[in-house]
Amino acid sequence: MLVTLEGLDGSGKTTVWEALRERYPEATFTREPTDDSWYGEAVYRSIEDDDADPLAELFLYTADHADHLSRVIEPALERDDLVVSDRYSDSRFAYQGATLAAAEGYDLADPLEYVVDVHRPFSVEPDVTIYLDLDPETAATRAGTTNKFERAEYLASVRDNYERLLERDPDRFVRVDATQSPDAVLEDVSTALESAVADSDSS
Ligand SMILES: Nc1ncnc2c1ncn2[C@@H]1O[C@H](COP(=O)(O)OP(=O)(O)OP(=O)(O)O)[C@@H](O)[C@H]1O
Ligand SMILES: Cc1cn([C@H]2C[C@H](O)[C@@H](COP(=O)(O)O)O2)c(=O)[nH]c1=O
Repeated sequence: MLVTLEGLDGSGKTTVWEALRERYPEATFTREPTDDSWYGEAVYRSIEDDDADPLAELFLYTADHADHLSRVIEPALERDDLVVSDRYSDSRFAYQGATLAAAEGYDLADPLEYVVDVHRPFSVEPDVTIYLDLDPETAATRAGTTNKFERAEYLASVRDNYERLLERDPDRFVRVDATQSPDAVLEDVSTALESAVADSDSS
């Protein structure tokens, strides 16, 4: 079963992911951008480049995703592992959808749908996506505003895109209030995860 953690920068995904890793030692824990491939390295270079071309950046992230799928995710799912990924394709739909919407020179009717369509032929949809919901101002403050994505104004449009994704796929997403204390967030995430695992065991 593939479970993904999504949310704005600073929403607490990595904090939760690290705690879950201790609770589920048998599971496969992974992340995007990847931190063990040259594709991931290229993505991190692009994150630090304020002038990166938006379309080139989308395809760097997507290349990293394709490699992540074939190298990590699909083999783990074939072994029937529980797979927990800190960010996955919804990050691209929300973030690169927002970046392309703000960019000049692209004639895209709906940038979010464009990014979804790029993934459709090859990607694997998560079984459950836990969305850590946080306002953009708190998210930017927690994240430290260290790169171009960690700015409240940009994160507001990313959050709008996440809302669209939740609306179009309510059965896949579980919303967790990320303004709560770290312990309360972890509790809600654990409840959602346990129920997803129980459902998948009984089906
Ligand atoms: N529920 C919480 N309440 C307050 N602070 C939190 C909470 N969860 C995490 N933090 C703090 O917020 C900061 C960002 O947390 P974390 O790295 O887990 O977020 P993230 O969603 O993984 O961010 P990014 O996407 O930027 O990597 C850290 O300093 C962390 O200690
Ligand atoms: C996977 C992915 C990530 N991003 C952005 C979101 C963050 O600002 C950075 C790095 O992610 P991290 O969780 O903070 O390490 O990249 C993105 O724009 N699109 C994506 O697909």
